[in-house]
Amino acid sequence: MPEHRAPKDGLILAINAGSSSLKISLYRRTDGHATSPGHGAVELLLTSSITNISSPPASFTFQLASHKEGREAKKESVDGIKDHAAAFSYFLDHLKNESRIDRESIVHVCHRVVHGGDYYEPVIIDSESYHHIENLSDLAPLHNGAALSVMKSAIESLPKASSIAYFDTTFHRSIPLHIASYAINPEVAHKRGLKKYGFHGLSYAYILGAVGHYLQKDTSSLNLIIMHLGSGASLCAIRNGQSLDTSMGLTPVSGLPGATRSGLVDPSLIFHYTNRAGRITHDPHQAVDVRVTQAEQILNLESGWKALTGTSDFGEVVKNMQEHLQHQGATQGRDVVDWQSEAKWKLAFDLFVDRIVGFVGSYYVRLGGKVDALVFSGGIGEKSVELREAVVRNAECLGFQLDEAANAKVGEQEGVAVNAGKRADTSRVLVCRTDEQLEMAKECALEEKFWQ
Ligand SMILES: Nc1ncnc2c1ncn2[C@@H]1O[C@H](COP(=O)(O)OP(=O)(O)O)[C@@H](O)[C@H]1O
Ligand SMILES: CC(=O)OP(=O)(O)O
Ligand SMILES: [Mg+2]
Repeated sequence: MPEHRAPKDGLILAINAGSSSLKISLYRRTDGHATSPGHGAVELLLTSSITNISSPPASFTFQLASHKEGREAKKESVDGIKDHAAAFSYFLDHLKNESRIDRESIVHVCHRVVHGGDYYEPVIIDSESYHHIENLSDLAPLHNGAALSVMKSAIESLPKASSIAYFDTTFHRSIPLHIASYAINPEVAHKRGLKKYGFHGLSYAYILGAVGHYLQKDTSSLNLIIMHLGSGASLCAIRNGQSLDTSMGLTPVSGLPGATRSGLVDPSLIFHYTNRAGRITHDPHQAVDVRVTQAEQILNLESGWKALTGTSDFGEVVKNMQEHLQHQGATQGRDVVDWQSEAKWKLAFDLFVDRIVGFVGSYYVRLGGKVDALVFSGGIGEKSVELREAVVRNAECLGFQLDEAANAKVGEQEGVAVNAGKRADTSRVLVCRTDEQLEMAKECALEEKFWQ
């Protein structure tokens, strides 16, 4: 940590290294009277994102908060960005050219780190914490290495700022032992840390706060089923404001399928898929030299929508499915839907809905049927009218009801949490625009020890 005192109104750069994207926001710490709703302790100065990092060309956006109403975000397609470190340096160049913000006034850089292992508190990056995160890279092969490469670059390019890691796993610390444990030899499990950790925790923490605010309820009394559906997708059952269960496990590959991830499969499937499952492979797409086996490569990078349809963009899956509606039902009675067949779009869509609904049912029971809201979030959850409709229709027997008009207009509505359901009393259906960067920045701004 740099030796100087952090000015109370210093700048916080918050960086979210997702599996296929880098999302960055810059904030100023305030005295608690922020101008934008939901921000509290910080004021937003700018946002930027680099998406499609793993399937170039990447797409770059940059928007100053002061220009939000007056000017469209700058958007461009960039060929050269192939990893998260390159994406971050592209952002830094833009910061210099496109804004009057002095890099030197950045006091803290918050990094979303997906796997924290047994680290549960945010930690300033030094050689010990860096190596702790590095040692966990094998357990989050699409994430920790990418976050570390950005940290390295931040430490070099912003030497006056301290880098602080915020962990996805922290939020799930409350999962009871019998839910977090796998039915394997407990000694091996303990020695090797083999248990359910759960991820997307910064997102769930943010959504919990935002939904509490929207429903005007204390978060400690909220029961929610939240879906974070993006390139990586998971659900979380929240009981009395705490994570009770979540669909990802030891690693982010478990639970729901994702852009390139298989989600839950029979654990022995992989040995029937390939007889080289245990061999180490070196994936050229990895940001740092992460050791992954062929098995991990297949399940993390060669599965999901990409494997089923050829695209890792779920928006494309939905669009194509609608264009080929005549193939509806074509998957029934068939053993194989080959990727050249137009029926593949509907297969991918239906498969995703099926897995989501399976978890919703399970979590509804776990919460004893007392659910304040079913909440959609993440790129797919926030943008896909069709996916929300399909999930809610399948969950009608649990009391959830869609308001078609409200669902169709979610994108036009202001606010962090938005209604998409019919029932205004219990079992609401909401959409929440999640913001992991803001969650980190708020936590950072409120942590006095970082500002002394
Ligand atoms: N209109 C849309 N309909 C369905 N899915 C969409 C739409 N727009 C974007 N998406 C999906 O959202 C994903 C990005 O979600 P996001 O949560 O931002 O990703 P990440 O996991 O990288 O943080 C895209 O890969 C795409 O699959
Ligand atoms: C944990 C995880 O899968 O994150 P993301 O969706 O950002 O890739
Ligand atoms: Mg994400």
